[in-house]
Amino acid sequence: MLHFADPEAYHDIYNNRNRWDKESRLYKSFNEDRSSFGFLTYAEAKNRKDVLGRSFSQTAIEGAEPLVVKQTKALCEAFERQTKAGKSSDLLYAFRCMSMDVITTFCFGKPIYAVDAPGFQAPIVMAMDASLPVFVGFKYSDLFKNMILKCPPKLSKVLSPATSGLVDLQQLLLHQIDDLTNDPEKLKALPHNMTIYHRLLDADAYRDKTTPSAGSLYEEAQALMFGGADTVGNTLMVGAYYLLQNPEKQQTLKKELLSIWPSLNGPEPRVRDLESLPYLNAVIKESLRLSSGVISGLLRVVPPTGARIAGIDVPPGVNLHNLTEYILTLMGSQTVVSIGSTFVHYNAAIHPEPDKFVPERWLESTHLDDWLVAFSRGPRMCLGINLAWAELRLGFAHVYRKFDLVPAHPL
Ligand code: HEM
Repeated sequence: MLHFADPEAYHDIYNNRNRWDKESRLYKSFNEDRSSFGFLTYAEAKNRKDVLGRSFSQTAIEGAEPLVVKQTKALCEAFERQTKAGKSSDLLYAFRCMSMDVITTFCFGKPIYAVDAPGFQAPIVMAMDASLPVFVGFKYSDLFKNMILKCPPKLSKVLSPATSGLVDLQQLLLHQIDDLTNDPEKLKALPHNMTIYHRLLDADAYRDKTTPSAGSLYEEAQALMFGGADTVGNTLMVGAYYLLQNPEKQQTLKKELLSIWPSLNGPEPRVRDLESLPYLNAVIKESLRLSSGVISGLLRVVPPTGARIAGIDVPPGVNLHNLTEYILTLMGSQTVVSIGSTFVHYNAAIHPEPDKFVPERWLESTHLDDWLVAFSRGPRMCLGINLAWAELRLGFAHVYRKFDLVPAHPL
């Protein structure tokens, strides 16, 4: 297993020419094997992403904008209630509640109103946090994984009360999927027709006219929940942290927002209007850079032809002159490669003074975008990038236009 530090390696590993498999031990540990995220091979992932990708296209997300606006406003109303009650708000959980509300409403047609939970301590968001350490165990022991996953929900809630919010949402999704696969007519009863099920249960959308099994749909729903909620929430929180530390940058952002949204009683800007605000977009890019998206290496298997990465020839896992390695080949050994996004985002040659929050760096150079890799690159890059950008633009715009944030405690 090779981990690279040279940023050039990022584009050598993750690019549209490469159709490399994801590495199995890491990716199987999430138990989402039959989802766009969990499929190991390019072909399986493409098959699914060709269908599901239409739910997340630029046009689809424009259509979903009113839903995202509604959740963003619900967050601002919750902030107002906290302020009126003389309470501070925990921004990490507040933003995660909002992004979770977007996913459950848009993807599943099942709003859960997480932002309305007292102190933003929504059971699902707290439970997702509490459930994360278990995945490390899943990576190294199938026995442990099966034991936990096959545990009846009631018992699992007794054994691990901290994760019961997750069990509840999983049960809700399982029942929904069961209902919809048994009777697709029930799709019509969902509050809108943009859910992932409208797309995934349409047999005509597939080359072989076969829709995914209920198990695969459930794993897809899980993948979207885990992939789409924390990531957006964390980026909003990291941005807030730095804007609180740099009040003058918060004011620059507000001034720009005021220029297109002078009165809160007047017309609200659409996402399309926000796309043209240079400072807002620079703040978002800088927040994505510093939060880095997924920070661990995204493991890929070097193909049988080998690869050249950051100027180094990397063989596909074997050196036939070496007996031990030859035996390992017979056992299916592989060369696995990766580079974590932080090695790009915190590289001082690309981003001078990388630990500093400097949105201005994105205004000075457009080629810098090549070195923003929070959503990864290539055929396995983020499926939800358009939704994420819409949430980030609306989230930053509404929050900083409506409020002047100050830290409740010294930062
Ligand atoms: C700031 C927000 C986000 C960031 C930084 C982010 C980042 C990433 C990254 C780095 C990957 C590659 C993972 C890998 O190679 O294993 C990825 C994949 C993925 N993301 Fe996102 N993501 C974000 C938001 C979202 C949203 C909102 C959704 C959908 C609701 C989503 C759905 C997915 C899916 C389905 C994949 C798997 C794609 C594949 O394996 O081919 N993400 N994301």
